[in-house]
Amino acid sequence: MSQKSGFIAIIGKPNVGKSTLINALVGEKIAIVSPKVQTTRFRITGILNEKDNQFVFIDTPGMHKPLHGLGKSMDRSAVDSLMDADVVMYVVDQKYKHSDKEILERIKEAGLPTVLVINKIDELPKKSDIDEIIVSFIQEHTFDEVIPISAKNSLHLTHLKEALEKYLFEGPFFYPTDYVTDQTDESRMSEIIRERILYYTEQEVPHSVAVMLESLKVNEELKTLDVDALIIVERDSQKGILIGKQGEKLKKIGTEARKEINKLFDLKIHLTLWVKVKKDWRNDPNTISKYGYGK
Ligand SMILES: Nc1nc2c(ncn2[C@@H]2O[C@H](COP(=O)(O)OP(=O)(O)OP(=O)(O)O)[C@@H](O)[C@H]2O)c(=O)[nH]1
Repeated sequence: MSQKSGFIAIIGKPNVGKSTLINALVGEKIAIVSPKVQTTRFRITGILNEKDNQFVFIDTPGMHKPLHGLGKSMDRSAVDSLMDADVVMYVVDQKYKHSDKEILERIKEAGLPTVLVINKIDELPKKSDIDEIIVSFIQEHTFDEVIPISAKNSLHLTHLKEALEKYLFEGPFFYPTDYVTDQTDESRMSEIIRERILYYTEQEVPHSVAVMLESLKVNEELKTLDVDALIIVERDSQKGILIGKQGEKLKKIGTEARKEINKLFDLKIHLTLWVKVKKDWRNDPNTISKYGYGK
């Protein structure tokens, strides 16, 4: 049999479970997940090789009305992913709302086959609740396929992959078969640190944070990788919140991030976190791209 591959854009509003879905499909943590909206800031590719198929999933920031420069760059990144895609998964977790209209129109303009993915069905008490969501969407838009799933419980993912397989193209694979993502290890590490920050902070702090790795050095003596990471916040008060009483919170974030990174990369790291204030960085295009969130 000949090889087939394709790019699949994962589009949806914030918090519908796009990152959870890409992780479940690829079988490894590619994208960080949190209960906070707008966790994903840039496009992330997750690669799944199965039989003669290579699925290249593109996770995108949730589409929303941008309020600042970083938000605009996140929205652009979702739209751009449509240009590269062969097929789109439109992920939802509730009935059609007027706010879906604009996103679906952009997808329609791209002229791509579209699969409506109803996520979080584990949360719905009755089967008729799923039907109601489906009906609300198909009344408004024509989809090529409709698949209800639970990304969290890996429910119906085989069915979803079978549906997507139809839209792959014959030809050589885009990535070597041992690749799971096109992100650098550095980017994955800083994202894991950001994920821990999202868990331990509230309100505006999670959205005001950027993480950058300052240095990575192999310690030959201890056989560890020494990593220094810089956490950037917008205000002094946020710095205080992040550090916590006697440095407790920052310590917790550091310990948990280190454990996660150790698991993912199968190496021992020694992680040191630093916190710096850079006022209003989310509105400064240079800073946005310096921290890896621009194009
Ligand atoms: N019950 C349930 N919760 C889910 C499911 N999939 C995702 N979630 C939860 O929904 C929340 C958001 O998940 P994410 O994967 O970060 O959502 P996202 O769409 O990538 O979010 P943004 O990055 O904000 O665009 C998390 O708390 C997940 O655990 C699911 O199938 N069932």
